[in-house]
Parts: sequence; C-alpha cells; structure tokens
Amino acid sequence: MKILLTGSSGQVGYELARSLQGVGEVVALDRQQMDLADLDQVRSVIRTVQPQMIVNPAAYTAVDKAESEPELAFRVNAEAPALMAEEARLLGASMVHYSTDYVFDGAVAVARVEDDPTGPLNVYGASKLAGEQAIAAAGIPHLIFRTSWVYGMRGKNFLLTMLRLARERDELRVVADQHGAPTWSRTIADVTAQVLAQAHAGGREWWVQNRGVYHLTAQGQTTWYEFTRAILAEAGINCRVLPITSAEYPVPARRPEHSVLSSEKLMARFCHLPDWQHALQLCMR
Ligand SMILES: NC(=O)C1=CN([C@@H]2O[C@H](COP(=O)(O)OP(=O)(O)OC[C@H]3O[C@@H](n4cnc5c(N)ncnc54)[C@H](OP(=O)(O)O)[C@@H]3O)[C@@H](O)[C@H]2O)C=CC1
Ligand SMILES: Cc1cn([C@H]2C[C@H](O)[C@@H](COP(=O)(O)OP(=O)(O)O[C@H]3O[C@@H](C)C(=O)[C@@H](O)[C@H]3O)O2)c(=O)[nH]c1=O
Repeated sequence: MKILLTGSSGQVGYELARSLQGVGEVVALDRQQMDLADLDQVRSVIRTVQPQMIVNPAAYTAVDKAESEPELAFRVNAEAPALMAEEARLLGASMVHYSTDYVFDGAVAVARVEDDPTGPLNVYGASKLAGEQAIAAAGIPHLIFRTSWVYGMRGKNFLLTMLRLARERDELRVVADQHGAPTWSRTIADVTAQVLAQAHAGGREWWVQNRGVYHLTAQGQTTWYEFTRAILAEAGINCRVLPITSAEYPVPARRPEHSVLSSEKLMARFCHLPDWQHALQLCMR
C-alpha cells in the first residue's frame, strides 16, 4: 500500500514516518514538498503520487496566531483536508486525519465522547472542526483521531518550552484552571499504525464498520500547572512553579477549561492507551 504522509517534520508526522513503515510504502513530505496553503500544489502532488491512503498530520497549530490569520488557518486546516478527501475519493483511497480537543468548548467537567456537541472557542478549533466535517462529508473511508496537548522531544511544544524557560528563570507562572491530557506524539503514531494494520487485514468491510471519529489521548488528566511540575521533576530541574488562573495569563485565543476527551471507544475497539504520567516518563527517559 502506498501511503502519502504530510507534515513529516511535525511532532506527529515525524513519528508517523517511522511507525508507518510496517504498514506500507511511505511517501513522507514536508511543508516544502507539499504546502497545504497552496491548494494547486496539494492537488498536483496527490495526482503524481497516486496513494492508496493519505495520512495528514500537517496542520496550522499556532493557536494564538490563528486569531489574526484566520484565512490561512482555515486554508491549511479545512480547505486542504477537504481537497485531499476529494482527491482520495477520485483515487478510491482512504484518509487518516488528526484533530483536537479544542473543537469543544470545555464548559463541563466531563470527559467528552466523539458525538458530543462541538463548540470551538477559538479560530484554530473552528478551522480544525471544519476540516473534520469536510472529510466526513466526502464519503470516503476515513479515520479522524482527535488528540490533545501533544508533546515530544522534538518540534515546538509545551514540554520543550517549559524545560527552556525553567533553565532561564527562577520562577514559572502556569495556568492551573485548564484540564486536559498531555499526549506523547509517539503514542499517537504507534496507535495509528496498530489501527491501520488491523484495517489492512480487515479490508473494505473493516472500513464500513470502523470509519469515523475517535478520541486518542493519554489516560488520566491534569492541568498545565501540574504537567509542568511533572516535567521538571522528571528532568530533575529545581525551579519554582506558581499556579495562576487563565485570566492572569492573557493570550489572544481563549482555551477550553475542561478539555478531557474519553478514549473509551478507541480502547474498546483497538488497543489500550497509556496514562499520561507513564508516557511522560518514557518520553523523557
Ligand atoms: N500540537 C498539539 O498540541 C496538538 C495537535 N493536534 C493535531 O495533531 C496533528 C499533528 O500536530 P503536531 O504534530 O503536534 O503539530 P506540529 O505543529 O508539531 O506540526 C505540524 C506540521 O504541519 C506542518 N505545516 C504547517 N503548515 C503547513 C503548511 N501550510 N503546509 C504543509 N505543512 C504545514 C508543519 O510544518 P513546519 O515544520 O514547516 O512548520 C509541521 O510539520 C495536527 O492535526 C494538530 O492539529 C491535536 C491536538 C493537540
Ligand atoms: C508558556 C506558558 C504558557 N502558559 C499557558 C498558556 C496556555 O493557556 C497553556 C498552554 O500553552 P500553549 O500555548 O503552549 O498550548 P496551546 O497552544 O494552547 O496547546 C494546544 O495546541 C493545539 C495545537 C491543540 O490542539 C491543543 O490540544 C493544545 O495542545 O499554558 C502558562 O500559563 N505559562 C507559561 O509560561
């Protein structure tokens, strides 16, 4: 099976380039080789590669910047995935896509399930939701994995930011009123590969039964504040961490208060997911 992988230099894309090797022949492309802001290029690359599957972790992920660049965020996160899905339909290909906890408003302190009503609070979340909807509407075999608070030892993420800031400062002030599940990029890639191996074995019938949206996050929950304390403890860095409210950390984009997703559907059908502390330890060690 020929797999076209986008965003191969991102956190999840980098891990997928490795994990998907066992699933098929991977054509891994970065932003220079396939720019999702250039829809003509997206179409032409897909028609040249002629994949049986498109795996799309590339995304506009700058949550605050998206507030002042909504057109670009929507082009990359919604129009490009819509075009990929349309091209996949023409080729008879399937599509795997990634989305976010930020499609929800996070107003209630209950883990959200896949069919719960969405209500993004910011442009990034709205653009990701539009991408999901376009793929679902294309009527192709597809999987959409919604994940949250992604970190890893490469790329731009909260864990690396906090390690850097903790070495530069005596004290960190971190919001303690947003709740979610930090998820290691490698977990996402490895689970994707496991699910796709099952899909490959199951053929057309598998896709009929299993296509759709799945929540894919580490188990358990925490806050950005507690996550920071866990990161610094694991790294053996002594730096004071003060809990603050979101109001005390003003940023352009609103974030959900309760951002925990229930991954029960995925675990019931496919495989177990690690809890966030265990994955953090494995990642940092
Ligand atoms: N990061 C997170 O906390 C979360 C991410 N997600 C979702 O998971 C998926 C993977 O995210 P993650 O790997 O963490 O994100 P990253 O920000 O680490 O990587 C995103 C990738 O997309 C690429 N990209 C950005 N703009 C374009 C463009 N115009 N054309 C082509 N490629 C582009 C980036 O390229 P470059 O390296 O050149 O910038 C980068 O390789 C995304 O769908 C994201 O929305 C969901 C929840 C949380
Ligand atoms: C750097 C820093 C951030 N914060 C706050 C800001 C924010 O409310 C929270 C998280 O910070 P970030 O801006 O790094 O995280 P953010 O960009 O909101 O992360 C999100 O990214 C997108 C792509 C997703 O899909 C989400 O799941 C989520 O991971 O921590 C502090 O309180 N203190 C600090 O020193």
